[in-house]
Amino acid sequence: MSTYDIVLLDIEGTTTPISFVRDVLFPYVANNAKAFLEQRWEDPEMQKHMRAIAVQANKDVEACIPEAIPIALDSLADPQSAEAKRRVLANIDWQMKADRKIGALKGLQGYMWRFGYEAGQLKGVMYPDAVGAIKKWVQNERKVYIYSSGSVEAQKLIFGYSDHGDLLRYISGHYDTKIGSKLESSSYTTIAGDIGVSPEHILFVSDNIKEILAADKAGMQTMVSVRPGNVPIDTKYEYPKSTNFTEIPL
Ligand SMILES: CSCCC(=O)C(=O)COP(=O)(O)O
Ligand SMILES: [Mg+2]
Repeated sequence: MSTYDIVLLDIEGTTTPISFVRDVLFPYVANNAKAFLEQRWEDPEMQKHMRAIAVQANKDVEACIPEAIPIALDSLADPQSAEAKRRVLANIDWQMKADRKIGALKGLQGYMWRFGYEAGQLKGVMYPDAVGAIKKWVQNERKVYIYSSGSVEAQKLIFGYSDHGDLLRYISGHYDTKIGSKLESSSYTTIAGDIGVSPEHILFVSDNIKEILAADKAGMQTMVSVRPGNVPIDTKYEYPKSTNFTEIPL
């Protein structure tokens, strides 16, 4: 591995156990979605997220995705529309069950988690060695950025309300799928351009081999995160792997 100036980190399966996302964050949304719709239907931010869900749902219907349920955009303006609420809830439900990494769903999740973190019901779980490595990188003048399918808001919450305190001061910037899919090499090229370095000066760490392949294609250095509960990586891939980030050479 060559030296690098920038570290670009995935979250789920990398800085944070998959179990926290699956067993705590996602159930928070599933269990509270109905109450959020009832209580916050007219909140402009909630309306923005529901419109995004509706636009995506209508695209999914056009793309003949079998689970997709159309949502008329003007039905969202009516706070009494039980049918619109039922359709939004059904869309959230199937997308969550499929763990879709779709911007509209991720935006709504981040918005809902904000209330959970602010109320002290949620605390972001970090692997201690990931926190140690992030601090060490920053002390050694490396910059740390995040690239996750979770929305930028969700990323700031998990680091800001972490079980290791507020870690946001260690993070130089955040990217979500607004910049592009994590499976496309062009997204990594765009991120490198946005940071202002060439891709080979960036080390990207992720649990997802398809993301590693895309970042590698863009010319980034890569490290596969191997954590309990992560999807095992086929042995045919010879990328460097790490089970403990304090071992990653500076
Ligand atoms: C940002 S915390 C929420 C995690 C999440 O919703 C998610 O999809 C994580 O995906 P990642 O790209 O970090 O594996
Ligand atoms: Mg991940």
